Amino acid sequence: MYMTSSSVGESDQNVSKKNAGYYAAELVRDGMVVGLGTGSTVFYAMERLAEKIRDGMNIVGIPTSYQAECRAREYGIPLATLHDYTELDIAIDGADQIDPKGFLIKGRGAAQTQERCVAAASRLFVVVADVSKQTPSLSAPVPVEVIPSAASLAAKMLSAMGGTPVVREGVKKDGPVITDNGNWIIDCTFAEIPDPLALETDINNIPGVLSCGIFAEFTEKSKIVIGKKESAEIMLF
Ligand SMILES: O=C(CO)[C@H](O)[C@H](O)COP(=O)(O)O
Repeated sequence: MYMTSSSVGESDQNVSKKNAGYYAAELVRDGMVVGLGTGSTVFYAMERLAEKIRDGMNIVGIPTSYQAECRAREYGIPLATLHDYTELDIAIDGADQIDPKGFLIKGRGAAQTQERCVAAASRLFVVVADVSKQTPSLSAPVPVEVIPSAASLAAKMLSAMGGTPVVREGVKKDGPVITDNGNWIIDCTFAEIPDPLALETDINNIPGVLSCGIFAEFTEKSKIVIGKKESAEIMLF
């Protein structure tokens, strides 16, 4: 169990995210190379890592997106890339849904391709999420990063797999969301996902697709930290 002091006015969900993020930061040791995921929960982990760096801890962070890179720079976390390190000690990343077997849907931040690369390179994959992310089964739309010229082909193949694909539109711009890699995101809804690992493999094999947001392949090296209002704890499965 790990508890943080919360500020007055913080929402229960933010306090839960902070508890998860701070717990994960305690798993990081001096000298480690640390994958830095994307999203508000990981940013709490970065906040705590920044405190530890100010207290003398040495780490190097590998960001998974421009958003993560910018936040890490604000916090003064030394950064490198996957060109510098192809083996990481630990990666800390968020999730949008977590099923009872520890399978995930990620990618609301459209960063799942770099998140997957960093997770693949890491010895330990630490997932941080508030309790609302735990679901009986995976049901959220699956984000799929695709090169723009292959979007219609990918959408057709996703439909053939039983999905309902929709190209994600920008909130602050007209037209499709453009990922950090210059691609599009298709959000694909499935009525059910009975075998997440098989669907992950099938989608990732579509020509032109870089990566989808189902993360089932890393479960064996995962630690899932669930943040609640009072504390954070490791999810058992
Ligand atoms: O997968 C992600 C980004 O691609 C995020 O980790 C996921 O969306 C969770 O975000 P948050 O911690 O803000 O709830």
